[in-house]
Amino acid sequence: MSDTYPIRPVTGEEFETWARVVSDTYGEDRTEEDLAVERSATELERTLAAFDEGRIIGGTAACTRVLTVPGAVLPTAGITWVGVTPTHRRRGVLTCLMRRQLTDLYEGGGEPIAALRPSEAPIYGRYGYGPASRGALLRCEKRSMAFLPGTDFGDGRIRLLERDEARPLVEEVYERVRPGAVGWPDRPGNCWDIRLADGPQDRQGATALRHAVHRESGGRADGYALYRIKDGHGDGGRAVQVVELVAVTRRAYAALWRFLAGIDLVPWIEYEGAADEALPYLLADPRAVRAHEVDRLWVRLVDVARALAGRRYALPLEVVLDVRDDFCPWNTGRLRLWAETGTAGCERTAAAPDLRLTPAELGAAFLGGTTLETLARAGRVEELRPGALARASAAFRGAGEPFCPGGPAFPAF
Ligand SMILES: CC(=O)SCCNC(=O)CCNC(=O)[C@H](O)C(C)(C)COP(=O)(O)OP(=O)(O)OC[C@H]1O[C@@H](n2cnc3c(N)ncnc32)[C@H](O)[C@@H]1OP(=O)(O)O
Repeated sequence: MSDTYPIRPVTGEEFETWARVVSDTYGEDRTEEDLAVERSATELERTLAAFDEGRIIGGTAACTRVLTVPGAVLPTAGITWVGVTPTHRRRGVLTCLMRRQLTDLYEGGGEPIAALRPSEAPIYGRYGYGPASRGALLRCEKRSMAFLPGTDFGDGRIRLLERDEARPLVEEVYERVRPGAVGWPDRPGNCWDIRLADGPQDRQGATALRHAVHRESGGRADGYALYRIKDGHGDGGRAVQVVELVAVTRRAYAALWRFLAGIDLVPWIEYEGAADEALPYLLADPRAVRAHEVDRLWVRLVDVARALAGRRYALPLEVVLDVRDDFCPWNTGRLRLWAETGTAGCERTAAAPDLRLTPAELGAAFLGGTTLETLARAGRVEELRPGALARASAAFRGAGEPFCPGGPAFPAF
């Protein structure tokens, strides 16, 4: 297949055509301005294009990122720009692109994990990605949002700032939270330009972006909410559309939600939060927050041994994994994973296996959200030594639900 459709990175001259072919598969048009921003964010040597008779028919790209994982911050290939033109779908082009991308990563000694946010959930499991973090689409009717008596809102202050004034404060707050927040990627290069972009296509009919910054009483910024007001044509009312809310302290978190709930003339709030978002527990009526769960970050262990040794575990652990990886055969074999407080290792072994599974299950459990026990109940993890599953499942589990901030419209990478 890769002979039928040769695959290679694109050159600077080819970037625009490549970007238009891929963005067209999302049903989007790109302006010259969009392409210039995207060009500056794209590492050309990490792009791939598939060609048919010299024409680009599909592509993908990897971004050099780090991701917070349980107990560590791990180099991660952020996978993006995935698309195959409609004239060439279902001929295996994506499969070839994915195989080449993962092989390049492994052989180049690159990041031990890859992560992406799929447009559709059935696409990436076959390539060994597993659903590792979830988001919750929250919708709250503001008149039902009575805060519990005694809620500590602190004595900080919230100010609405212009973008240029808000930006350094927002970036600083994000960076204070990120290293301890599992599932959060770094935002190098022009990621913040994209996050704070406010053109008509970013607004999608809503107002300009508002930047509410919370400062603690000492004056240091410790929280922010980025939001728009969305018109409610036909769907029951106008809404405060929170596109990102980050708080260093619980007081800043509570104060920002009280602020948002207090915006007049807008009866609803919408927000994509974490699967274990604290907001409902601030309220006398937690049902005022209606949640619809969605899968978000999918993780692929490119090099299973390096990846498993790269995170930390909730309990001391000693387990032999029998890994079968049909898509990336270098991972197939038995691995002994051990963990103690603050350290972990993983190496090949000939010992009898305790659990049998594939990288898709390890990817799903990697951030500590999806549990191995849940996957075993679905028949996807086989326990070969009694007791091994419960122990490994508990050790992989994180303190909270992993979350990838940014909301549905913001690319993770
Ligand atoms: C991280 C991101 O960027 S996510 C964005 C992904 N891109 C898009 O959604 C854009 C629109 N879609 C597309 O461009 C294409 O349909 C792609 C990229 C999803 C798939 O490309 P294709 O070249 O058609 O995939 P390919 O032929 O390799 O398919 C491999 C298998 O996946 C299946 N598959 C591919 N896409 C889908 C899908 N959307 N839903 C369900 N199954 C799918 C195929 O049926 C095939 O199954 P089989 O092996 O059992 O026959």
